Amino acid sequence: MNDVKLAVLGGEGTGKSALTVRFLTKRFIGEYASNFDSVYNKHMCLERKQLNLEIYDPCSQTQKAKFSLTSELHWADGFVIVYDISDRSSFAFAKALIYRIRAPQTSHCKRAVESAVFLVGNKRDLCHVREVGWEEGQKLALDNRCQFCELSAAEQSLEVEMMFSRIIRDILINVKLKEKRRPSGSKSMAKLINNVFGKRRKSV
Ligand SMILES: Nc1nc2c(ncn2[C@@H]2O[C@H](COP(=O)(O)OP(=O)(O)OP(=O)(O)O)[C@@H](O)[C@H]2O)c(=O)[nH]1
Repeated sequence: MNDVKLAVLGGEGTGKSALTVRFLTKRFIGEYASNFDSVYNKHMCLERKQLNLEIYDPCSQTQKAKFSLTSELHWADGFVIVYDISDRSSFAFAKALIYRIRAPQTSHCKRAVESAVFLVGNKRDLCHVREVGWEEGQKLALDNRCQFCELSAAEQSLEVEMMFSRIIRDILINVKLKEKRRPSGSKSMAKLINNVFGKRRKSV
């Protein structure tokens, strides 16, 4: 069983809970009690793999107080960064979060620098009052090795599901790559023994 830990971060009122609840229940609930952090658990099957998914949906109030994100950077395997396309300040906040995750000198966490990040422009149904262009979101994502989409948690259940599936798939690919790069304990021990005895045999 693979454990996948996902943190949904972004400015206040951007729709983090709406997206998370839409993914978990397929329903849109207009208002959420959001004065506490939540961690949701979901067992799911993706590409014939059983997963134990944990989604962290922080309360914006507590988030503001600890912008350092240190614990989230160490905890999460991937991040969904949400902004509201009708609110430019939420885009600036999303940008700061991405820089925080990607910058090795500030994140102090190599794992986070390499982790999967999905930038989401939410509230696409409000495009008549749009303040952030699609191209701006796309550029920010491209420049920082993130996936990107615009969607509406209010109106698009399938798109929300696809977005979460894509980031979970990316996380699983990252895990596989790391496993490939790191030789297993028994293999490296065999290599060590081989080196020692190989050298001795040569000198006899
Ligand atoms: N029009 C529209 N409204 C949305 C959408 N998603 C969320 N909302 C609304 O935006 C408001 C904030 O949504 P939340 O899901 O509570 O946002 P949040 O980021 O979790 O909020 P905090 O945790 O308080 O920062 C609510 O009134 C939602 O109904 C969307 O796609 N379209």
